[in-house]
Amino acid sequence: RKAVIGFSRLFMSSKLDSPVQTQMAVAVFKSPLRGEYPRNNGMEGKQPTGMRRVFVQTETGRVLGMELDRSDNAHTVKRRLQVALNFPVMQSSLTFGDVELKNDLSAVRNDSPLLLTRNYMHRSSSTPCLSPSGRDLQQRDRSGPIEILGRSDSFDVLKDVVKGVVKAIKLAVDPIPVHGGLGGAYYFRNSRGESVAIVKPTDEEPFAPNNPKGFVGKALGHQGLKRSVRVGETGFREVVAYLLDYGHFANVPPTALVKITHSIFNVNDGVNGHMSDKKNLVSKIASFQQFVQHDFDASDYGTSSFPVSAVHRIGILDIRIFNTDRHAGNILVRKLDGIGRFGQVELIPIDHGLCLPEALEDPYFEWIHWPQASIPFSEDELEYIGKLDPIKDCEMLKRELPMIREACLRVLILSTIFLKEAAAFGLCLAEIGEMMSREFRAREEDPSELEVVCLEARKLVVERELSSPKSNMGDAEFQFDIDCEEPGSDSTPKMVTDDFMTQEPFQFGNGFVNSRFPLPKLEECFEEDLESEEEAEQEDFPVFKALESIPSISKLSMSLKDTSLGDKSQKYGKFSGTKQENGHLTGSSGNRSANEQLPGSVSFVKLADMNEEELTLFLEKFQELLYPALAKRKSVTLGRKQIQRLGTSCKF
Ligand SMILES: Nc1ncnc2c1ncn2[C@@H]1O[C@H](COP(=O)(O)OP(=O)(O)OP(=O)(O)O)[C@@H](O)[C@H]1O
Repeated sequence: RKAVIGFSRLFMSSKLDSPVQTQMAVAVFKSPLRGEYPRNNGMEGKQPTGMRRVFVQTETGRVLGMELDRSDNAHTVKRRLQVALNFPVMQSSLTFGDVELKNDLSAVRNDSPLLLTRNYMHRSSSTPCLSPSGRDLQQRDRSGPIEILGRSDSFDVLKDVVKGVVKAIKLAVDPIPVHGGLGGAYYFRNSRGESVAIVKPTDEEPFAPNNPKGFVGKALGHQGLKRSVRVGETGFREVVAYLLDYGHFANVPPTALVKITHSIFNVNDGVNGHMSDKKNLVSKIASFQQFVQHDFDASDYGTSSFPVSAVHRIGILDIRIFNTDRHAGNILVRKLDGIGRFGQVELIPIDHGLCLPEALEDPYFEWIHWPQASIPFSEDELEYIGKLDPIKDCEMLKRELPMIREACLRVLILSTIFLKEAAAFGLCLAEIGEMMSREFRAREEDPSELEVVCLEARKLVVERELSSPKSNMGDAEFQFDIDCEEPGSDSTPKMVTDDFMTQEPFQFGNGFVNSRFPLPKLEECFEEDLESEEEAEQEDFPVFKALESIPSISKLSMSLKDTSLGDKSQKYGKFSGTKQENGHLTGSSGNRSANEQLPGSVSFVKLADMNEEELTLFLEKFQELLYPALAKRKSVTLGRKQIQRLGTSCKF
């Protein structure tokens, strides 16, 4: 039986044959984004042709809505922003997801959020910047109190909720701050005072400038709570989970990205991160999710009563979106009343802000040890999985959330391929989850089985590149390896960076593997502005174990071992103020600065640094190598079952 599903099966709906299918998988990233909305989107009559509305967010979270016309370019937009913000912004960068807007704005879609960041090499993230008074901004921004960003039909169900909330705001029914969690969140109510939506502003996320719970210290766009999820980018991920939950399969509550204005929101005083007492109207970009009545969350309720299908459906979603935060508190439980339904419950998955990391991470799946996860998938579930099409998913996400980063889409493609292959091979949810999860041994992380397959596939890609005639060129890049081997030299790899963007020296292990290939700037850089070289050296670095299996770079990794880069003991030592429970960061009282509290998870596999050709080859090799890995996992499970049977049949 040919158990490896080829791309022809994977992308059946696209009627593609390998290797063209793989090329199509990556071609999705190439299609240009046109800024204007198509004519049939219901926008006719609302905006003149060529006009677009965008929402510019400053690093400190302030938001300004503005109209762009066809003649606008990045320069004219900055000039207008300078006037509106009353602040010099000409040296700042205007970014839109991965794209820095240098001049042409055709990539910018209607209703897009843009980020305005300063271009300084060294700066303190706590320095106030671009913080005009709320009143100034409000006077210049004529958009309504709540504007849904995006035109997908999927958001229609939220329109009445939005209307109800706007009405309540006008009647002075105030939202209620949510006390749990690390980020700022608010229950917005209808005019009867009932909670109807939970709103989480992107600049109030953990470590974001306006976090109301003291977890501050990072600017928007910098590395966040999870290494591969930037501060300010959890909001659109909440929407991703909802948009990908076709047919309401997993029960993700309707969620949209909004621009929302209210005085309840938190604004910290820029210098110390203290909460400001003044309560002005302030606009935020936020996720807006329908409030769902519930009785418990999964940490308070006996999980044995959870329906198998509900657990499977949430698990299938979590695998697809590579959820790194499915702890029990993120599954709400509602008791179903009614005749014949005694004891029955419905599960509602929430909080998807840490899905689709920009590189593979250690996911967290609370359900992994629940008995339901070991029950084979039903026919319906297998059919749903079989129909998943990651190319279409990416196209849809690019259309609805144009700021989404390509790195995230690549993770989506990889995890969807993995899910489809594994389910078709006969693996159950628990086995698939286990293959994605890392093992911790003596406080060190080993790459997951999935990551090992990826590392091997990357190795084959590198070997192919080295053996191709092209490999004799690129001397400049080759120099990189040589430089790193010289004794006493700075072995921290430096990559091409923008003026103010400094490549994180603890960059992903596999980033080095690919040092021969030209690296796209924005995709490569976590825009971490390290305040000083000293601080850079104090950062935690990845375990270079993965590199050692790759002969061409083994020398580099060995030399790194002798430096602080290779000292694993440093990796965890500095996080004494924080502990991770069940993969969930719990805050400690006292010092809550981001630099001390960020957990030091390792990134073994990164996908963003491959060009299209390499990605195509990588995905092909990945699929080839997956089959033996799946077979191995199956045999491990069978072995375990035999031991268990033996254990129960043996009477001592
Ligand atoms: N759609 C929803 N309907 C009802 N209640 C919700 C909804 N979403 C979240 N909540 C409630 O709000 C609380 C905080 O939400 P959530 O966990 O999403 O925020 P968070 O700040 O990201 O939290 P954490 O730091 O724990 O990840 C949840 O524990 C839950 O009780």
